[in-house]
Amino acid sequence: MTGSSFFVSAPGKVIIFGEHSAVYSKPAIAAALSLRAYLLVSPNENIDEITLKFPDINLSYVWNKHDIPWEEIRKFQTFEKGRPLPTEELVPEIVDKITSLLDDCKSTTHFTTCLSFLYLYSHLCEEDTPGHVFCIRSTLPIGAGLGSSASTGVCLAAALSVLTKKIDTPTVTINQKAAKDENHQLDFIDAWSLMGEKCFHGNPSGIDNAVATFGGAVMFQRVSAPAQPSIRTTMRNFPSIKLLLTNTKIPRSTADLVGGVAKLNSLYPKISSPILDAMGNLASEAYQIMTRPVFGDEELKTLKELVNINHGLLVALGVSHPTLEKVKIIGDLSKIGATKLTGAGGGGCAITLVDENVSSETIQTTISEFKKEGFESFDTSLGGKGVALLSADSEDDIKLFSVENFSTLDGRAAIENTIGTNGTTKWKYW
Ligand SMILES: Nc1ncnc2c1ncn2[C@@H]1O[C@H](COP(=O)(O)OP(=O)(O)OP(=O)(O)O)[C@@H](O)[C@H]1O
Ligand SMILES: C[C@@](O)(CCO)CC(=O)[O-]
Ligand SMILES: [Mg+2]
Repeated sequence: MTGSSFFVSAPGKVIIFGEHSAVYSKPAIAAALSLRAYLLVSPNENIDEITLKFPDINLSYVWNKHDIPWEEIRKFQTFEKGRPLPTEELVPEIVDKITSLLDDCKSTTHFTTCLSFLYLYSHLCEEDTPGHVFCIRSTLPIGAGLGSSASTGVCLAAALSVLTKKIDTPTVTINQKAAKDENHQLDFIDAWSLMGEKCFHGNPSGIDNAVATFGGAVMFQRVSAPAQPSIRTTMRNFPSIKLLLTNTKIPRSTADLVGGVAKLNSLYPKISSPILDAMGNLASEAYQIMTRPVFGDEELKTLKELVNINHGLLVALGVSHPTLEKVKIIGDLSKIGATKLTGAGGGGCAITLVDENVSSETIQTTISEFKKEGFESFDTSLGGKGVALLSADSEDDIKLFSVENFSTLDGRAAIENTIGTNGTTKWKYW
């Protein structure tokens, strides 16, 4: 696909049950969101230059592709049938080489974002790959528990794989996309996006990038034995539960929160182990309920109980935040349903499983109360499609594919209306 511009998009996710315990190989349940990241890849005027324009996080960098230590990196890389193989862990020597290109990074966020990009670029591209401009925009809140890092990593892994023909371009529209269990192209994107997530936060379970790659809803379990793939069970008849998503807007870093739980685990293993076990059992119980042929009042009642228990266990692990507790208190007092934090916690988002019989007025009043606290509630839907590609097929698309236009789109609605995957058959799926 060299020579022409193209877009790649991947969804964010909501973890319904099992954040943090997923890192410790317990089962967890998550679903893709309708909010997504969009990456525009456009040929650079100077083919020696690789340009990153990530306006959502005020990031703008240019590297000369010949400055990447290609030979050093290749020494540590393994290939299978001509395709690079991801490793168990990040290769420290490669991280070290890439870090030498990042002296002028202004913040930890910029450093990890550039590291993630260059790690994927130096493995998936070659020195003679023509330089491109990479511009990402997201309709997801960033660093808020909805998998913005994973959707970014999936977009990058897919785009770089397409650019260098490591995978084929997709041909199937949303209406033709059929669920199938074997998909080597998606497996390749998933495996490399996990390497991107490792750059973002060290020890990811892989659940976020799996959902961003495959879409839909899954029960996911990391396998603790080395070199074993995670277990991903697609939940095809995911019940249509009403979910309210509320962002406290408190910034936090997934890396720090995952690190905090690891510390607790090493200090008090006998206390944290049963908590993590309980979370895993809870996700398994929820799976049984969510996959029953009929999902009625009884099932919703049990699921709400499990949501409340899961939140309590996450509090015990130290990953809540006073503002998340405020969302929970307001939600509980308004009797709209059951609320828990979602994602890494420490701020960011909470989900409320809304009761079927709650009136829309009560929901609106509760949303107004959240607003008074400075929180934002989202209207979004679950079970969205996974990673997708859009290429220019007419003269009209030229303006749409301009980096200048895309990078300056103002806000979520402008991005959705201009390039959104909803209601269009232009996007193609693997
Ligand atoms: N639109 C974007 N542009 C550039 N970088 C992004 C974008 N979205 C996410 N990122 C990267 O992901 C980081 C946030 O990832 P982090 O894992 O901390 O939170 P999250 O993925 O939103 O939440 P969680 O991991 O709990 O689901 C940002 O600091 C940035 O490095
Ligand atoms: C906190 C965590 O469980 C979910 C972050 O969305 C981390 C992970 O599973 O990689
Ligand atoms: Mg993340």
